[in-house]
Amino acid sequence: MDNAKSFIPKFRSGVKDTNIAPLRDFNRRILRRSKSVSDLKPLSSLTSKSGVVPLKPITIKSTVANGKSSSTTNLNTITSSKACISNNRMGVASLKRNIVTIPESSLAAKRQKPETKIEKPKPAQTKDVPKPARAPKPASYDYKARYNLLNEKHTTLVATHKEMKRQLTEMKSEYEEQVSKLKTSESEKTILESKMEVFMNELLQLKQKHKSVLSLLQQNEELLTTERCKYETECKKTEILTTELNELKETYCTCRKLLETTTATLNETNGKLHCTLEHLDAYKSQLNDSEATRRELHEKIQNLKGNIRVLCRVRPPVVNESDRSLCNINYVDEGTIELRNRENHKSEFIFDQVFPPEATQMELFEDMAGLVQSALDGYNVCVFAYGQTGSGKTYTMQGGQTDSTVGMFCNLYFSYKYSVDPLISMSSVTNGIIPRSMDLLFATINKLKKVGWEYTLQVSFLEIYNETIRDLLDNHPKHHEIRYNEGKGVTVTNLKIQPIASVEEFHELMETAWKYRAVASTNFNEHSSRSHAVTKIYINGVNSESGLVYRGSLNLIDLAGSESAKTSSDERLQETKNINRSLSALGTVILALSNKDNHIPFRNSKLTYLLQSSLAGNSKTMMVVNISPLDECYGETMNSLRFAFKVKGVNINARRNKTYISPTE
Ligand SMILES: Nc1ncnc2c1ncn2[C@@H]1O[C@H](COP(=O)(O)OP(=O)(O)OP(=O)(O)O)[C@@H](O)[C@H]1O
Repeated sequence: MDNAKSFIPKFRSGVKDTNIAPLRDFNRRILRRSKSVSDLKPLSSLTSKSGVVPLKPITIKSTVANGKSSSTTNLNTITSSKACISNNRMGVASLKRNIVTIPESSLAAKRQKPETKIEKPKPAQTKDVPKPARAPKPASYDYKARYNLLNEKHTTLVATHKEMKRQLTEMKSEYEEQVSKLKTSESEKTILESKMEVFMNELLQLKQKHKSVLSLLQQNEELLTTERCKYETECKKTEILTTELNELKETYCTCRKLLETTTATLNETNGKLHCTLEHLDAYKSQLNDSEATRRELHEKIQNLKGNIRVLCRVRPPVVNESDRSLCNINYVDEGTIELRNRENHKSEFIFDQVFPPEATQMELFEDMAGLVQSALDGYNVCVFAYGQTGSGKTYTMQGGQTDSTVGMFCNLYFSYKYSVDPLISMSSVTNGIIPRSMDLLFATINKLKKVGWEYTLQVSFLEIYNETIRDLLDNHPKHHEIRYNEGKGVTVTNLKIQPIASVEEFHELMETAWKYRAVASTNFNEHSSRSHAVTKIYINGVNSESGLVYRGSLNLIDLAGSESAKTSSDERLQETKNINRSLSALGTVILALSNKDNHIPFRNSKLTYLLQSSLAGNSKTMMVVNISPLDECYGETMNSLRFAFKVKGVNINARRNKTYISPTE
């Protein structure tokens, strides 16, 4: 019993031991003493009935599942914390921290079976609780007293038990309330977690965005760096350009001043130029007038000279004729030649000019040069070389091999007189009428260019042998016919007419023609003396300023030998007859022209038919009668002189081939 008494306070206080061992011992002692089972009390009843024991707040011990850390959280603290969460809706960070601290698994376990240890109420301090006055200890035999005592104790314990039960009920309801709060908090937590998840996703997206923005920013920074470098380079360039611009501005100012000065000078010069142009126009019209006057005067001179001029040329004896006796020739004056026969019979002939053997090619051409100008002025010019074989016709028309110092000086004089390039005139001292005419033609054309004349030249070479025409520029023999047309004049069918732009081109063509003439014949010398060689230059001049057009021609003819049939051998008789017929026809035509007959028999021979245009009114003719100085040729010489004298009597009324074109043509 003592032990039981001593135990109760201990139990009440709850200080010493919460172990059930003492209770067991107490029960054993009761049993030993009372010998009744009813004395025995369950532990629960003992504890619940001890109403003197002050209750302490129940604490819930929770262990973190991972074991690494453990925490003991007061239930009130949790409640208040959760309430705080629910009420204040703390920030995600705070909640997260709490959630991290208490893992979900642990919380779930707690929800199912919370590890709650109800701390045993600590026994009240013996000091604080006034010890009840100890009832006198009933005697051991006083079972009634003892029973009453025990009954009181039992009543006390029952009350305590009831109080504790009430407290427990309160605690349970409080617990349930806390649990419901916890559930609310958990649902809130779930919502918060989902929100957090959303936030996390947003955060993740934001982080990604941040990352992309960062990379973009980095790229932008790089770009910015590049652009900055460019900008700096451009700045430097701008500086250089600014410097250049300033320099240019200065130059511009200088140039502007210069321009102003130049403009003033230019205006002044323009005024002068205007005056000069007016003067130039006046001079030009004067020049044109002068040119027209010159042409008129030239025409008058030519008319005074006669439209058919006859020159007589006596060739010198050639090397192999030194032992031959010469004819008695007397040169009375410039135009009179006197021949005496062996009987000293005198025959005198008057021509426009007589050239003794020592006369040079240049001297002869001086008389002819005016005709070249006439051809350029739109006249048809015809130059014949007439004479017996070997009298010097080819030499007169083409030239020879003589190298004469006198001739050279004469040529220089010629170039000076006619303003022709000395090199051209000196090209060959022995050049005859044909090459010299071409030199003079081109030289004059170049001069006339300055007063607005543009000339085009063409050339054809043909020969009439035995009354047959042969084109000397065509290797392939063709049949040629002479045609006469009122508009075109005389033309030859199938004849090659080549344009020429220079003297060189003409010489090339002439060489070709003469070569072909030589190849086509078995004996060139004989052949050449038996054919009439006709070189024709077609001249076409246009003056774009005045609108004048001149179409002239220059016919240069090396006639066949004029010896009579008596002096010809039998085999040459037919040739001679043909030659004489054509020469006779030429004489007849000239005579008819001289007599101004209505009918001019041009068609009596190929030669006269061909030269119709050159012999008719619209022409200027010059005949050079070549005679041999040999006495043995006296008869043929007399024939030639008589023929030439007959021609000399013809007075042809020349008409210029003048037409007009509009300046735009
Ligand atoms: N004025 C002259 N000065 C020097 N030599 C000349 C002169 N005239 C002619 N001769 C020479 O006389 C010779 C005969 O001249 P050329 O051949 O010109 O005569 P031709 O009348 O043409 O003869 P053919 O009718 O046979 O052609 C040639 O050797 C030539 O060089």
